[in-house]
Amino acid sequence: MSTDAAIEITGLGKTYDTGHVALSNVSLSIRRGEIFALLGPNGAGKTTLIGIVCGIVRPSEGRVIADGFDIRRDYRRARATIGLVPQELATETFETVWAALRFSRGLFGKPHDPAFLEKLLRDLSLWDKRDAKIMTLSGGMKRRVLIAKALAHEPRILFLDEPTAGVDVELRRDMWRLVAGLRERGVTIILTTHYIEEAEQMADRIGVINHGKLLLVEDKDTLMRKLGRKQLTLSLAERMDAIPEALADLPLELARDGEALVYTFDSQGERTGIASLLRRLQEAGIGFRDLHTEESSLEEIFVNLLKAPR
Ligand SMILES: Nc1ncnc2c1ncn2[C@@H]1O[C@H](COP(=O)(O)OP(=O)(O)OP(=O)(O)O)[C@@H](O)[C@H]1O
Repeated sequence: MSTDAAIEITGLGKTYDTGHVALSNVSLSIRRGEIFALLGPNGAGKTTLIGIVCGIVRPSEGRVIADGFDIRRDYRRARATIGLVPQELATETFETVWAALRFSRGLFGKPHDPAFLEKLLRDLSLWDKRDAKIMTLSGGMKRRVLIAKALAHEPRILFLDEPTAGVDVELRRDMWRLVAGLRERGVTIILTTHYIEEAEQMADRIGVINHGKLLLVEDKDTLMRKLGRKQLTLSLAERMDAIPEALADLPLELARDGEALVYTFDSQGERTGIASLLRRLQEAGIGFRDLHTEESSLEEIFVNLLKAPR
């Protein structure tokens, strides 16, 4: 095992009792201190994967090492390094916020540390609610409690399962601030999402999962560059019914009912071909009123990947 891996997953598979194969031969190495986004549509297997790493779901095959500890053979030590912010809210409890945090911390054998818990609660704007019973809190506040609970034992690895689904803007902002702070302290963060925007903004690396298979793992920037295409849209001075023969060899498409020409080019290519495109348009007597370029987003990349045959 490489020493810089926070989590090393090898040949992981999960077949539920129903016979449903939720994960199939997943191998993945999460680097220490990175923010890794696991991107996939509903039912892709993200929660199952997290469940296995956190000891909630039993794998059918494969191995997981968390912070150097095998999650099956050395479960308690492995689990103590991990914080999990789950998707589901199991927070209908009479406990106070403070007691819940204290308990979560103690559960992993960490000594009580009021100063640390106070800081955590303040960071999550929960300090005023410390003596409130969790069940009396609003949905957003309960969500904050879940995050605080996950962090109460100072884990070195944090899982966020769909962290911003149904979350208001303020909490999202607080959460990303917190995540940035954790990352600065060297905490490894793994988040699952089907919001591409989230992965695009936050992650260092992205893994795409679908039908229980890991389709790719790539540095975010490399992924965007490798698969990214740019498009140049030219608004035509005069409507066009078809692309003239003289330009048939170019990657051009007619758009907006013949009022625009769209030229697709490789954004990482040394030569975009735009200069020669413009020259040839001029030679063909085609005028345009306006032009703009657009970079394909991770969203399009993602959609195209999922369209690929299984
Ligand atoms: N306990 C279970 N028994 C049988 N099938 C299950 C069980 N838990 C999950 N599944 C199935 O396994 C597949 C993967 O589910 P999982 O929750 O891991 O997906 P996900 O990527 O987290 O999706 P979502 O974004 O909707 O949470 C789904 O088809 C789901 O129906």
